[in-house]
Amino acid sequence: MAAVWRLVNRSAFSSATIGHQYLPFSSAVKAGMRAGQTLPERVKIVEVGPRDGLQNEKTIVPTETKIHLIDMLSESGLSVVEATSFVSPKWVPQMADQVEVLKGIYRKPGVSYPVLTPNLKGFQAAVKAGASEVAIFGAASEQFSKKNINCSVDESLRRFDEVVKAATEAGVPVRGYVSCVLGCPYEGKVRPEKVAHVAKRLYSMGCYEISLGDTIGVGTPGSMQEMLAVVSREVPVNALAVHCHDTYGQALANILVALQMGVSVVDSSVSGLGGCPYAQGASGNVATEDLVYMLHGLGIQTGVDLTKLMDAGAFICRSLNRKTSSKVAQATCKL
Ligand SMILES: CC(C)(COP(=O)([O-])OP(=O)([O-])OC[C@H]1O[C@@H](n2cnc3c(N)ncnc32)[C@H](O)[C@@H]1OP(=O)([O-])[O-])[C@@H](O)C(=O)NCCC(=O)NCCSC(=O)C[C@@](C)(O)CC(=O)[O-]
Repeated sequence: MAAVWRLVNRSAFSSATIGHQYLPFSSAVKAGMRAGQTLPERVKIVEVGPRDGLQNEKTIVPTETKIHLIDMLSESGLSVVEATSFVSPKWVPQMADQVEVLKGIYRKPGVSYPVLTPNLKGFQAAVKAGASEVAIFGAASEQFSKKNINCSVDESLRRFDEVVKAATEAGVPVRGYVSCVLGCPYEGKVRPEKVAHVAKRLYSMGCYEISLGDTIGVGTPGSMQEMLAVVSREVPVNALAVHCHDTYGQALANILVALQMGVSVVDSSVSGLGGCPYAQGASGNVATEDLVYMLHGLGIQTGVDLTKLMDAGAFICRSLNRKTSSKVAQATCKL
């Protein structure tokens, strides 16, 4: 198909044009993509920018900025915006205003605002502050677990079990993360069987969804495929999500492979913000703008208005005095 790739200046964009004017999207392309591959009709994007994106910022971001960012993100049509973490302020000082953030945001109907809770203490504080969904976060690597949450993988699973039991009693849904699914900053290669083991345990406990994190962004489409093939034997693929950091520029390619394998939930961070404080050198998540652009180009629905999303990205980059990592935002001058 002859795609028309034109240079258009920023004023030419509107919510109707971004992601349509540029994209070689036609029913022929869509049909071609779908002929031999089963891409989902719709993808749920879990926006993790306000938490994963900001947790690594050295300078404390004002609470009002975080609240405004979350409100702009929910306004853009995202149905899940991870808001903050109920972790120790000694470990992650940037998240110390979690209660104020949670109380300050506008709760848009239909939008979920999960928060991270590493243990019962965090869960209880989160519920008290009004959290209606939480996430527990384990790892497929012993050393990462120790550095990140100061306990072994087995001990973390014991703590998570307590959280899930309390959450079930309180009627609070729990999402589970597994970090280091394609590599660990301390141990190197991680076996897919180890990932499958932790993912299965979290799923069996009662997590409704398991997000598989390429924490340091070292995966490739090949390793993603290999890992997902093993994990999806233990956890149904419709309960899996992928969470790809873009350190080596492989995130979108890895996500595409995951979509082709039946995954329909993808985590991302506005402007590609982020990194993990306990994974040195890891860059941010795949930029939500770039993810949305790719998905819309494939004819996959997200419910997200790319123009509004880019406004949120421009806002947080201005606030942090930072250049966006989103290629789409760079290309359309929304810096
Ligand atoms: C898990 C702990 C708390 C263990 O930390 P610890 O020091 O082992 O905990 P402890 O039970 O020994 O308690 C020590 C102190 O922490 C307090 N404490 C204990 N729990 C809490 C809590 N929930 N909230 C607030 N305070 C807490 C506790 O009350 C006590 O206070 P003190 O008596 O000294 O004043 C700590 O290691 C921690 O907070 N880690 C946070 C790590 C983190 O947030 N990492 C980033 C998120 S994970 C990630 O980014 C990866 C992901 C999810 O995005 C996916 C991917 O990319 O792979």
